[in-house]
Amino acid sequence: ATCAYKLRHEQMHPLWQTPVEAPGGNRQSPINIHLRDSIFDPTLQPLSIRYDARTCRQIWNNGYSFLVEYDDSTNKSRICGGPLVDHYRLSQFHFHWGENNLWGSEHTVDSKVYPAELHLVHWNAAKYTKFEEAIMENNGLAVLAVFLKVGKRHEGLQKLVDALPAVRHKDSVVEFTNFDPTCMLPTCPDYWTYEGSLTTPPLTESVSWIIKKRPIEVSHDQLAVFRSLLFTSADEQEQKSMVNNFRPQQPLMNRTVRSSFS
Ligand SMILES: NS(=O)(=O)c1ccc(C(=O)N2CCN(Cc3ccccc3)C2)cc1
Ligand SMILES: [Zn+2]
Repeated sequence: ATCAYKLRHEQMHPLWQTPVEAPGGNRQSPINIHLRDSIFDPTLQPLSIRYDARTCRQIWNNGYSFLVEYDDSTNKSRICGGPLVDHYRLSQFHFHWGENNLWGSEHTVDSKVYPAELHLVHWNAAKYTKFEEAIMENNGLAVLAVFLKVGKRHEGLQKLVDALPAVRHKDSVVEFTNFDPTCMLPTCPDYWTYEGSLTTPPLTESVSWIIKKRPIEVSHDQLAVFRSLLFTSADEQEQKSMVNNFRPQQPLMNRTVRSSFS
């Protein structure tokens, strides 16, 4: 495990080789969830998640991950409840993964790392009028994170996997519709939550993190298609495979991770 841990750091994405410290950051993400230090909070509500497949619009490769983007001009796809005071509209989801099945997730649980992590990104539509505004505010975003482990094939994910070759290069976009992300959520309602930041620039400390306890299973071959994507655009001569697109873990500082389960 330690050698994998060391290896993982040596394969760090160039974006992170020089430690990118957010100026005065005291609530940065990702973190290790240390179970012994997490606190069961009986006042945490169940999460209320409503996604409408008809709001799904496109997939694009932004040169760091691939994003599936949703129409966020209405509240059709939104989450509320859990640790959240307001309702948050689904803007996009994306993943972080490694070059192999030994590492890839951004968050870890008692230092256990998963091969990939899904982020469903939502913004506070009760307080702000658009994503770009919410991203700068301390209660602006809610990101629902789900760990991926390698196991049986995920039937619902295959539609997404089949679309990836069309967005192999940075800045490629294709229409992608009628995809309900509910199929990628574990049935178990248990989650951890803490206040953190974006894990990519601008690293703003605007995120309420909600991390599902149970992972979902995807097949080795499905994850291999993620790694067939490229960081580089079609006109660059050096094609770099899109792997290890996770940020190094950040200090907890004086934060507490709460759990919705005892
Ligand atoms: N890994 S994560 O879940 O923390 C996450 C990462 C990136 C994003 C995201 O959509 N953007 C980050 C900045 N980007 C462009 C941008 C927009 C406004 C201002 C400045 C820059 C958009 C959302 C969640
Ligand atoms: Zn992310």
